[in-house]
Amino acid sequence: ALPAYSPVTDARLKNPEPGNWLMYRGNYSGWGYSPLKQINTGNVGKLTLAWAYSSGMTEGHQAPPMVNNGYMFVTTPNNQVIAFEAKTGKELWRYKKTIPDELQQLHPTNRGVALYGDKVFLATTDANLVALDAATGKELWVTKVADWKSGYYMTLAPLAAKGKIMVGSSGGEYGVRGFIAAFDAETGKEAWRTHTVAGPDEPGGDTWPRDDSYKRGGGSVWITGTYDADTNLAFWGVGNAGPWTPDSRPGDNLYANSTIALDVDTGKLKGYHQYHWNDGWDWDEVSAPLLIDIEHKGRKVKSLVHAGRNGYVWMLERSADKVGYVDAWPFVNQDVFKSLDPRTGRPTYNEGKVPGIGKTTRFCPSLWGGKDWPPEAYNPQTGLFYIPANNNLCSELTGEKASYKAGDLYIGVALDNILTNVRMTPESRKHVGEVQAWDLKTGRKVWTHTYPEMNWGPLLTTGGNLVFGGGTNDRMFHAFDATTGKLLWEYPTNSGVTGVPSTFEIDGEQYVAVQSGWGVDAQRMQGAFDAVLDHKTVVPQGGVLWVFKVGK
Ligand SMILES: O=C(O)c1cc(C(=O)O)c2c(n1)C(=O)C(=O)c1cc(C(=O)O)[nH]c1-2
Ligand SMILES: [Ca+2]
Repeated sequence: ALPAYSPVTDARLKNPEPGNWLMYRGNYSGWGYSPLKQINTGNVGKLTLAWAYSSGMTEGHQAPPMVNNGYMFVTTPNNQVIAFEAKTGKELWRYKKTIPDELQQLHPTNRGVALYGDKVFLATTDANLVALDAATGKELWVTKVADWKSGYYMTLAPLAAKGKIMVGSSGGEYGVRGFIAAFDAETGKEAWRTHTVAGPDEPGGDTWPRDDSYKRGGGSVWITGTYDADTNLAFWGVGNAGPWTPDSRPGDNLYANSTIALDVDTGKLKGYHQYHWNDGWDWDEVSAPLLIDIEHKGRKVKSLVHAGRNGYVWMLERSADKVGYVDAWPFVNQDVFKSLDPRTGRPTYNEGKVPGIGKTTRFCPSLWGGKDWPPEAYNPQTGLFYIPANNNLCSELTGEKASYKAGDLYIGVALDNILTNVRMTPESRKHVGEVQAWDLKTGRKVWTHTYPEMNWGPLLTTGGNLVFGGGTNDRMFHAFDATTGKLLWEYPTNSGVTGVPSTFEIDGEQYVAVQSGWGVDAQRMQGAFDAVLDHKTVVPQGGVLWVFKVGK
């Protein structure tokens, strides 16, 4: 039988027990790392099924199974949370928030719950934040975060710290004005809200035209932030500015395509770094940077590391009141940046590579970037930083004038064009998807595993010297040697794996868990590929949660 539910405290979140998976990436630093090593390079080949569960949903299953002392929580598309006894797979409860029928879900997915106290928190596609009782699934409160009728929707797992539940909103393709907001975990009352698009009277406001553009400027936030408890700063990645055509909003457009550092008590902006200015490629830089304290090229750095959708690895430096630039280098073929300012990291752009209204522009990487949302991972034992990348791929976009109507797409590129945007290079016909391992001390790549087509696989790395990840259109879930990149094990699941994997331990046994369920932009990229390559790849739909352990 299950023990009574153990409340998730700040102390536990700061220092998570190895046997549990209490948040989106396992720790506040965003590593996607577990020190567990019972499953290791020696026995991973014997990994077998412990139990599986069919979610009853189609579309993109992306959330990690979160585990707290025997209880497991997972979300699926359509705003559903399911709780299990993690050892047996017995369903404890199921919650589904009903959303209005008229709500078009552009990205019908959910990236997981936050656990805090005795509650479970869900951000919904109708832009509400919901608190549930962890033991029973009972709805405790629902707070409206933003108006879905104006294009706001939420897909991210919330971030919990110091009595607050923090979320951002999607809608970069609907003319929203992005923000991060914090809510009291007990009551659901809003504590603060900080816009990611600077207003006219705010610092950075002069990087937008002197009209209403900032009100529809995008800067959505749809991936969970990371957190430094020492400085009480949360680090968030901010998405693309809108509409996509950059000449419709001349200026740098702060804080789109940036990392911002916010004080968790007040929401005050304490620092930022904009990866690229006046974005025209839909390169949302929403993945929060990983907190890694490391020696880089002979210098000790309290770093923030981010594998950009813009195709560069960025190393920044964090302190209590500043985010500074350290170093950057490309991890995929990138033809847009001509050079980076060695002091600030600010890129200059190649002529002919900047999209605009009435222009057709070809650029690499594609609009999905060198890496879209699937998270990177960092293993402190190997010292390696792992990136799920898409290399060699390019896009061709034709810009047009966008007109704003609340709740409608506001992109400035025709939908047809987006669905057929992919341009294959000779290299991309050989391979696109990669899992890369980088030595952050030197900035050198240590190994690469290649896949024929795309990689949409979030990564998990462990003390057993392993890297796990799916992401391929052949339904496989893979395990690699974390040091060498050798493929050690793979398993054919029901569908394509775009779920964030997690690992945990119960009664002395280690498990690895992941959801399989292809959809959202992995499927759209496949469609764009198929259109160009003149073939049709069928990846079956339907979500299944897979839980593995080493067989006896
Ligand atoms: O600008 C936005 O608000 C926004 C939101 C989302 C989302 O919430 O999933 C995606 C994107 N943009 C996006 O550009 C993108 O490539 C993307 C891929 C996916 C996915 O789930 O596979 N979501 C999103
Ligand atoms: Ca976007």
